[in-house]
Amino acid sequence: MASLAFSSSLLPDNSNCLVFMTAIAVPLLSILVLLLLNKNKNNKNKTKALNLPPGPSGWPVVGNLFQVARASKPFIHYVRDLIGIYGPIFTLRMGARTLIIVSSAELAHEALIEKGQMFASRPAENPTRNIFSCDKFTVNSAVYGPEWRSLRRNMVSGMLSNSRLREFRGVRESAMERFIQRIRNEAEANDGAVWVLKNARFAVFCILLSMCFGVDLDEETIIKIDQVMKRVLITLNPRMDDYLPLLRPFFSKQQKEALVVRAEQIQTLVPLIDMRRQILRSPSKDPKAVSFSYLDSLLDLKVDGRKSAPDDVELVTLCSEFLNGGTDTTATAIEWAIARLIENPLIQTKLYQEIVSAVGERPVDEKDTEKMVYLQAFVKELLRKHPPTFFSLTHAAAEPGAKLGGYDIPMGTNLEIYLPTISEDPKLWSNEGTFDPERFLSGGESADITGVTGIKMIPFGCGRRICPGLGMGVTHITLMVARMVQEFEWCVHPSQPNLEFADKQEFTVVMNQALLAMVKSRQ
Ligand code: HEM
Repeated sequence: MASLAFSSSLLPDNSNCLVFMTAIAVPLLSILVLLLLNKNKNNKNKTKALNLPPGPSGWPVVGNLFQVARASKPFIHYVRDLIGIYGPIFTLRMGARTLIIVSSAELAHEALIEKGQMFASRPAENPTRNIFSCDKFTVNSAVYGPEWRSLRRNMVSGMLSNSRLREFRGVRESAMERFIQRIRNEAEANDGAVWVLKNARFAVFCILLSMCFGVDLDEETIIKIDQVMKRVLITLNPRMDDYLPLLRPFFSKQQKEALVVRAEQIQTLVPLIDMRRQILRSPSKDPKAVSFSYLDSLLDLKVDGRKSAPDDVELVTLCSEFLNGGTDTTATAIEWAIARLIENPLIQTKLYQEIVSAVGERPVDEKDTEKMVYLQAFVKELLRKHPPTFFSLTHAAAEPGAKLGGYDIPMGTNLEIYLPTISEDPKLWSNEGTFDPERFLSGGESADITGVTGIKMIPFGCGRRICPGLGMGVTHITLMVARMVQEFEWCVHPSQPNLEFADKQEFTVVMNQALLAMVKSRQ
């Protein structure tokens, strides 16, 4: 899906949609509609018996594509309108794809917990995504089965378990030092002004690179790798032919470009894999290299149902998944966090006081943050009010005959869980629209972020496919917020006097206007 960088489905980005629709697609599609009316009639007969959730009526063949393209608002906002009309479960037909969108805690619970096994799979990928995922050989895209289980088990025990996470404390601490220094340098060069998302993104990317490849890289190389990874994400954005495969011949140029980007990704990451292999052969070669990396766990990995360990191209894919999963999601949360601190100086002061009374002058570390109740409440409220992605990754029924909310969910349809309506449901939350960390403090509200004891907010999804990076994501967000507040006072920049909390969909749901903040050093 478009919302999470590495995801498997195809949620649209309407701006591309609209340009394409008006320029080429309308005349072309009119012909196709006529040609395919007959075929569609047959399909309709086949699906007549199905009791699908309600939804806007669409055209033959293209379904609701025109409505979505002409909605003149981002898909994440258009969906909210449709929820108002059709309720917590509805159907959208996007050409050849059928999307079923679920937006309430009850239905999310039914899909992901009660019928967790039934809806634990992923739908088919488009050809571009198949290239980048090595035919669904990643944790996030694999269909529910032995291959997924092997890959996921390895990612969790190999890298994301609490004990592994602790081993990388040193990496995070030195990354935090560099992060703070970068902010200081940028502020000094720009009269105190700092771009928040860009800096947070870079800091997280550095940590993940080090955890992933276990090699020490200079800044220039990191920037180059980051640029390639961004090009990959852009290439994975859904295209019109993903919904209307008949249009594929018109997209051969884009398909060739995708292959070029894939080759570039392989050329960029394979040298890092080779570097790590050399370090493992003779550890004294790079004294700065960490003792363990995610890549190490993949090199000889036995995957159920496969005869051999992943080859280099598959390693590139699996490592890219690791980098993509945790970078934009975490950095997005940091941008919203700083915006909320600028908007609420009192919250910022409370955070600062908690840090100072816990650690005094020395840099706050992640062990300290575990005891900081106000900081924990702030991070939880942040993820409630600003889930970094509005949709979980796309789920799909693993078997025929699946039902949800009493409706049929045929195999092959995309089951999308819309997250913000859950964490802002007035039936579940008091003053749901207000940003207020205090709600989680003693005697106030509570929420299990994993969804195990009940669903009220699930920014990491829940059930079998819950984000395996939950612990790492929360650790990174908490530590970064703590360090940023300890070192600097964050204030409004004169060019953005009226901080707006409008959002837009990029790889994640970021601030509509990228946040430029003023910092004052506290030292
Ligand atoms: C704030 C940070 C993060 C957020 C908000 C987030 C959110 C999510 C969400 C909503 C899902 C979809 C769950 C579902 O399909 O129901 C997911 C899946 C996933 N995430 Fe994260 N994530 C974050 C950090 C990370 C990190 C740090 C990593 C790894 C380095 C990671 C790796 C993954 C993977 C591999 C999956 C697919 C799981 C599967 O299909 O079994 N994420 N994440």
